[in-house]
Formats: sequence, structure tokens, C-alpha cells
Amino acid sequence: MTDQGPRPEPLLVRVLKGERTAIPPVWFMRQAGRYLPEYRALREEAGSFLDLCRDPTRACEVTLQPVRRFDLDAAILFADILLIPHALGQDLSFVEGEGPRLAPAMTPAMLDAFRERNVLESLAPVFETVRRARAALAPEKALIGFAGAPWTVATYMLAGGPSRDPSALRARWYGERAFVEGLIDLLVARTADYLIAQIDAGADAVQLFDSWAGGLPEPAARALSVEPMRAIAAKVKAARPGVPVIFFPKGAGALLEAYAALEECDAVGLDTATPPDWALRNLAGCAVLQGGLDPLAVVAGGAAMRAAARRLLRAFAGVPYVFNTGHGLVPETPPAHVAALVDYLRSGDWKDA
Ligand SMILES: Cc1c2[nH]c(c1CCC(=O)O)Cc1[nH]c(c(CCC(=O)O)c1C)Cc1[nH]c(c(CCC(=O)O)c1C)Cc1[nH]c(c(C)c1CCC(=O)O)C2
Repeated sequence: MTDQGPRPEPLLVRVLKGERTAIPPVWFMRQAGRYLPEYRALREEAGSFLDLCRDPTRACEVTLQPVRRFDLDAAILFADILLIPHALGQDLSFVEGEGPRLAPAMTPAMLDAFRERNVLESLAPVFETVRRARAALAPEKALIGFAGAPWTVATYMLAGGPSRDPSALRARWYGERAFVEGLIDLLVARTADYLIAQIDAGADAVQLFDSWAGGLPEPAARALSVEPMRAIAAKVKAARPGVPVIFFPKGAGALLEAYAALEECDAVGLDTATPPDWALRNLAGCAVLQGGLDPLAVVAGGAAMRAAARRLLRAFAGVPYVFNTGHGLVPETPPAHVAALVDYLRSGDWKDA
């Protein structure tokens, strides 16, 4: 085989490293999934959601589906943040209409057994999905790897059943601090290894999802979210320099400044509640900005969707920005609205007064 030299950097990676572009790169959280008929068809074939995540042929196909349909700038690996607790030894199931269940609920006695588990071995199908997806994607498209941040993953592990508000579990940090911190430390170590293995398999950038970062009082937020995410990114960067790390601490509010200021944080994901002007003033000098669009505006479509997109695109026109939603696309999203949104972004019409 002839040496074709290094692959050119995908647009998304260039922007995550600080390049500003006239038209921002675009991808969406939960861009693969239930709103797409081609996903639902494969999902039915695969059996359980967990089986689908661990089937490299089908998981690769699901990873590529939204990029094919909408010509997005990036694919995100199709997997789930709860594959780590599953690999550590908890049973994972998805209760229809309720959400994920990890059982049995985590206890201090389980921590020692979990430390012995070789998670990378049982996550091997995920790395195979990454390899196949990278090989199938055009060179200018980025492949994003991801993991849950320790606090969000820990809340699911501690709940042991579907919970609408896992953040209520922060009481455990006050009452059982050594146990909770022991669990967080274990997750920091395993999550860093997991992301490094995704990068080795072909991921061009990685995102840490801290979906339950909101509502933590400052000392707890720093101990349970900011510092564990920093520690993971530091390990990833020491092992694989140059691969951008995106932090998405949903609901972090004014504390977003603490994440953005970290040397290890290349980009921060904005949730739907973050005011664009505030983000521009307080975050843009430290980190690349991503997201912010209300996924419900994409459900609505039309002029309302364009106005919501325009507001963000104009606010962030002078800084490196990755266009995305402020949380995952919801199952009610009409795929035609996603296509119209990408067209609107690429048309540049939002620049006109
Ligand atoms: C908290 C969390 C989870 N998973 C994830 C998070 C963090 C982001 C967030 O806050 O949404 C992250 C995730 N989950 C999934 C992806 C794949 C990539 C993508 O963004 O397209 C990613 C990045 C697939 C999925 N993960 C899940 C689905 C739906 C599964 C199905 O087909 O039934 C998909 C496509 C299941 C899942 N997985 C999880 C929940 C709460 C659920 C149930 C939610 C629901 O039922 O809507 C845990």
C-alpha cells in the first residue's frame, strides 16, 4: 500500500482547536436514534438496545445514518454512557417508557469487585464500531467518541433503577463521602482508559456528558464534576496529545466558567438555558463554544426554528463555534426539520439583517 500521508484534519477538529469559520461545523447530540425511521428498523432487528450497542455492524450503520441523511460534519459513535457500569459488572436494561435501569444498586461492598474488572475487554465491540465507522467516513468528516462524566454515571449506578432526578443522590456525597469519592475515582480511571481506546480506534475528538451536573452546590460541583472531568481530560491529553476534549456539564450555569477555564477543556457545550451573550463574554475567551439550540425548536421547525438558530449563529459569528443543540434531539423530531436546519446553516442566510 502506498503511503498517502496523514489525513487532513476534519473541519470540526480544526474549529475545536480554535479556528473560526464563516459557516460553523454542525452535528447534533442524539443525532442517531428513535426519530429516524432507518434507526427504528435496525433497532427492531437487533433485539435489545444493549445488543445493538454491542453489535459493531449495526452500531456502525446507526453511527453513519444521520451523516448520510443530513451531510453533517461529524458522526458520534453510537453507544451509551451506561456501557461502563455494565462493563464494571452491573446489569443494564431499558424499561420501556421509564428509562435505563442498572441493578443491583451500587454499594460500598461492590466497589472492590468492580476495581478488578477488565472493562476494556468487555468494551471491545465498541472499539470495533469506532474502527469501522472511521474507515467508512469521508476524511473531512469527524468521528466523535464519548463517555459519561463520572458524576452522571455514578448517579445511575447509585440509583439502581430508573430515576427522573438522579441529582437527588447528591445527599450521598454529604453522608457517605468516602464511598462516593471512591466510586468517582474508579470512574475517572476507567473512563480515561475507555476514551484513549476510542481514540486509538479512530475517534478524532471526544465529548464528556455530565447530564446531571446541574443543581450541585459549588463545593460538590467542583469535587464531583469539574475535577473528575478535568482529571479524565488530563489523562487523555497526556496519552494522546492533540485530540480535542469537549466538556458538556448540562445545567452548570455560572459554573461553566470553571470548566471553560481549565487548560484541559478545549470546548464547552452550552445547554438551552445558557444566555449566548453571557457565554460570549465569560467563556469564549477560554474555550470553543458548542451548541445551545433548543431541540424543541427543531421539533417546531419553520420560522421559529430559523429564528432560534439565527440568534446563536449571529451571537457567535466572531468566535470559533460548533453548531449543535443544547441537549439531545427528541424522538418527536421530524427528520425533514433537521435537513431544513442544516440547509439554513449552510446557506448563510442568517447573516442577512
Ligand atoms: C444520560 C445519558 C444516557 N445516554 C447518554 C446520556 C448523556 C446525554 C443525555 O443526557 O441525553 C448519551 C448517549 N446515548 C446515546 C448516544 C449515541 C450517540 C448520539 O448522540 O446520537 C449518546 C451520546 C444513544 C441512546 N441511548 C438511549 C437511546 C434510546 C434507546 C432506544 O432505542 O430505545 C439512544 C438512541 C437510551 C438511554 N440512555 C440513557 C438514557 C437516559 C436513555 C433513555 C432515554 C430515552 O429512553 O429517551 C443514558
